[in-house]
Formats: sequence, structure tokens, C-alpha cells
Amino acid sequence: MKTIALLPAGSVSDEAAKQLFAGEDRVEWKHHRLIADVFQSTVNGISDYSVIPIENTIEGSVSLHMDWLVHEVDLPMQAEWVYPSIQNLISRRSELQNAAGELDFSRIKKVISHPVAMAQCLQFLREHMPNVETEHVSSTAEAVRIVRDHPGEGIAAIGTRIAAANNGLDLLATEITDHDNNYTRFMLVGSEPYTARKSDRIKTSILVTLPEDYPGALHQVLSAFAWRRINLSRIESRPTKKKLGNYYFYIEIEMSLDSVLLPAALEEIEAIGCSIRVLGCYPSFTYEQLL
Ligand SMILES: O=C(O)C(=O)C[C@]1(C(=O)O)C=C[C@@H](O)C=C1
Repeated sequence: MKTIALLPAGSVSDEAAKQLFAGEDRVEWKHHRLIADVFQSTVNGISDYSVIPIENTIEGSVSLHMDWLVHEVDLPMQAEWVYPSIQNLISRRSELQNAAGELDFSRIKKVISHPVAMAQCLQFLREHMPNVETEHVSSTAEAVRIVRDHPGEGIAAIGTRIAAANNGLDLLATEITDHDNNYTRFMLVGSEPYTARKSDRIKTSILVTLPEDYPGALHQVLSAFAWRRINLSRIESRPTKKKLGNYYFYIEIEMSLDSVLLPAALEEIEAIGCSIRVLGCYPSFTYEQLL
């Protein structure tokens, strides 16, 4: 039996996790309202894995989660996969329509959702409800639950079709994200390798801290990969939180640690005085691979 900690039923995380573990019959889901508890459940050994959203097509890096992985926990990355984040405007249609039975957006007083989901729909909100109050909550599923529990207050949520159905609410507008092909990248973190499915794309994520900031320091780090023709898929500077302007470099590498070239490149980077923390070496799945 594998125990998986994740955000609530009806969240995008919930749908994405069930896609990764589709067909696995020995899985126990542990839903948590807060992402901190999703992490903690695996840290405490109550769960084997946590499902963590780390990047979105529209909004980019989910900084809070990335920083949590770097600063708060030591949970190795064991798999990454991509899942579509389709957002919808959800409430009770009967409360928000005019005498002609048409939806009247002006009757919506507040829109609530997860900050990343809200950020994916800013143009929609500006176009239809330019002055509406917005509020961030811990997940899209929590936002829909709040709408369910507060009838008659003119509140709408941004969330999934499943969350609307689970709570007996209506889809006032569907697929409202500002750009099509809106995907979220999820990371499975925990102490055991993920082996349920195989991918020929293996990645390694590392954090590099420079010994000091000198001209060309980062160039030296990147050249250790470049001349070995090791492909990097993402580089992001993250604050060390120790001093303004002090950064880690989060680097995703399209190569396994089991290769010959990558350990040699890491050795070269350490030889110039950098410190390296390996965050994980893991299979990477596209959405199509999991269908
Ligand atoms: O709130 C949810 O539904 C989540 O799964 C969280 C989350 C996120 O943290 O980025 C995941 C994907 C969505 O695009 C929006 C929010």
C-alpha cells in the first residue's frame, strides 16, 4: 500500500495525482487543506509521498512550494509529470441570473481561489468583473467548498469541474484561463523511488550555491554542463533567505546521475568551490504518456 499526501479532493493536484497513479489499486489518499500539511505528512512518515505543484504555464514557478522543498524539508524528488489546469467559474447560477435568466456578473461580489489559479484568470476577471473583490485560499477545492457553505453571499470560486460537481454547484463559465494549453508541473516527493511507470526521460534537479559572487561565476558552472553537451531544462535563482541578493541556483538537468558525464560535471563545479545539493533524480512524464 502506498500512502499519498495531497491537496483536497477536487483540486487540480487531486486530479493530477490520480492520473499518475491510475491503475494502482493499493493507494491510500491523504487529503490536506494546506500544502504545509501535504509536505509534513511525508516528513512525519504518515505518507510515503507528497504531491507538490511546482510550476505552471502561465504563472511560472510556484515559489512557495519550491522554497519549501529547499528550506523546510529534505524530501527527494521521485517523479515529475504534467497535467492540464482547466479553470472554471463556479457558484450557484440561480443566485446570479437576471430576470431574463441570463448570468449577471455584476451580482458576483467576490471571487476566491488558490493564488496560482487566480493568476491564470486575471484577464477573464478584468473583462467580466473589473471591480470584483478577490481572495486567495489554500486550494481551488477549498474555494469551491467555501462557495457551497456560503449561499446568498454572491461568492464565486475558480476551480475544477469535479469540485463543482462534488459540491452541487454550477459552472458559470468554463475554461476561463487567460491562455490555452495551461499546464501545471507536479513533483512527487518522498524517500522511495517511484517505479509504477517508466519513462525514458530521466532528470536530475540540483541546487548550486556559488562560493562568492564574482564575474563569470555562473558561467563557470554552466560551462561544466555545456562542454559536455548536457542539456539543462530550467535554471532559476532562488533566494537563500540569508541576505538580500544571495541566491541558490536551482538547475534541472536532462540527464541521470547514473550517467558518466553528469557526476563528472558536478565534480568540476564543486572543484571551483560551489556547493551542490541534489534534490532528486527522477523520471519525467508528459501528460500524453499518462493517458
Ligand atoms: O488548488 C489546486 O487545485 C491545486 O492543485 C494547487 C495548484 C497550485 O498550487 O498551483 C495547482 C494547479 C493549479 O493550476 C492551481 C493551483
